[in-house]
Amino acid sequence: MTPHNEAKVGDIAPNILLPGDPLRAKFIAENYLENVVQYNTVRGMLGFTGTYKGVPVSVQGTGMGIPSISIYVNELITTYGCKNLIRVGSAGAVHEDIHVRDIVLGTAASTTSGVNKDRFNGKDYAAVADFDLALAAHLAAEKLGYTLHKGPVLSSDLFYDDDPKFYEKWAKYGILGVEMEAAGLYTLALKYRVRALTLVTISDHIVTGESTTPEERQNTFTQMMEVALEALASISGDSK
Ligand SMILES: O=P(O)(O)O[C@H]1O[C@H](CO)[C@@H](O)[C@H]1O
Ligand SMILES: O=c1cc[nH]c(=O)[nH]1
Repeated sequence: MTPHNEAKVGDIAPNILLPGDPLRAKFIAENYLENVVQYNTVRGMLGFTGTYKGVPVSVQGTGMGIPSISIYVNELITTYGCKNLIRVGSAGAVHEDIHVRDIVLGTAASTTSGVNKDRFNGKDYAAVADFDLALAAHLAAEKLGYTLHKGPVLSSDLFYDDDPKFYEKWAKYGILGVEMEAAGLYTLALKYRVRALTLVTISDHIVTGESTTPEERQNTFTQMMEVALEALASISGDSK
């Protein structure tokens, strides 16, 4: 048990999916896992364990932003022994050739957050995805016939930025999408020598204004979920 998770050690699988939205966690558990047990309700941040194609898999909501995901990921790794962690999130697109409902694999995460500035005394830190987990997702997507855009994302602290053009320089420097957690996840995974990856489905387009409904963000994005589950199943039993 931790301050934020009532699971007992052993209740959570080494392979875990991490949506920001706890109701997306419920959707994944109900639609993709077998023999599901709900292990957490603390703060409504639902967590479930079941099996996917016979492989134990958990799915845990993380909330929004780096401070929130950092709490859950710290506890998942250090108390519960999670080894392969895939965030399955939503993001805003900043390039016209990336569209709503496309999937982005975040190879690295820049951030506007102060978290790593604090940690590294104002110096920059390169928060990157795990190569083996990224390769597993790439191969899973190929097998399923789904397209993944691969490149860096921006983990922003602001969902509502005062500057409507804030994304322009990030886009110019190669950022594919804006979300709010990947840099926190990657930093902690690198610290604790476990694997982490972020997959995001584009929920809205920051340039064109195209968007999805809250219901779609909770219950669809199924291609991303399938890629993540297949990647975990293929890498299961193998850890750093
Ligand atoms: O859909 P999730 O996984 O929560 O991800 C995105 O959506 C939230 C903002 O609406 C932030 O958490 C952002 O990263
Ligand atoms: O963090 C997010 C998620 C979706 N869309 C955005 O613009 N930002």
